[in-house]
Amino acid sequence: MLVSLEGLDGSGKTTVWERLAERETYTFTHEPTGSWYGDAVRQSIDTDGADPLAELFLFTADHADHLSRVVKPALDRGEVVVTDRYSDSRYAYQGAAIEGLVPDPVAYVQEIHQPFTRPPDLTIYFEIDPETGVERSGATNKLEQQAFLESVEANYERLIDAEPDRFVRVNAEQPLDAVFEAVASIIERETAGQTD
Ligand SMILES: Nc1ncnc2c1ncn2[C@@H]1O[C@H](COP(=O)(O)OP(=O)(O)O)[C@@H](O)[C@H]1O
Ligand SMILES: Cc1cn([C@H]2C[C@H](O)[C@@H](COP(=O)(O)OP(=O)(O)O)O2)c(=O)[nH]c1=O
Repeated sequence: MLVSLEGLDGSGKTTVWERLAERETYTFTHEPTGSWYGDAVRQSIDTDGADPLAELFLFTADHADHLSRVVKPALDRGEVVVTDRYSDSRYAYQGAAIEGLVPDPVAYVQEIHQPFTRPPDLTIYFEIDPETGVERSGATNKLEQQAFLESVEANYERLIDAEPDRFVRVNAEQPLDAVFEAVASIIERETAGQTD
């Protein structure tokens, strides 16, 4: 079973993911990954003026490698995989970043993935106000600015509207312990009795 954690920067995904890894025996992974593809992605997002379409394809290359090297083999072994960000991050973030360059950016990014990706079985959406996200994350790169995060949030809402059964919302403005327990219990409930 494949579980993704999604939300705006500063919503607490990574903190919760790290705490889950201390307590649970799931397979933990993330995007951007630690591979050289992930290094290329991080180099691009730290570059002001980097071409947004080029950046989309770097993120997508990192995803393709992550899928074939880590995610699919773990799922084939029957493991529960918990990933800090996954394909919805591309639909929401690059959907916002390439606005104006193609007619329907979110649909375009989804179409690029559709033939090869493996959608999550469950996606936990860490819901947070963009302003709080910017405050928490400290806006260290161009993807963490408030106006941009408002577009990203609108894209996430569109994705949730399209697939309400896949997404579970968690109020990420609560104290960390409450967010963590909510996420842990959702995953426990959804994975009970499942092996893939
Ligand atoms: N529920 C919470 N309440 C207050 N601060 C939080 C909460 N969750 C995370 N933080 C803090 O916000 C910052 C960003 O958290 P992080 O887990 O890196 O978010 P993300 O991975 O979603 O960008 C960190 O300093 C973290 O300690
Ligand atoms: C995976 C992914 C991340 N991002 C963005 C979100 C973050 O601003 C940045 C780095 O991701 P990440 O290191 O996961 O940041 P965070 O701690 O907020 O989870 O890259 C995309 O724009 N598209 C993507 O496909």
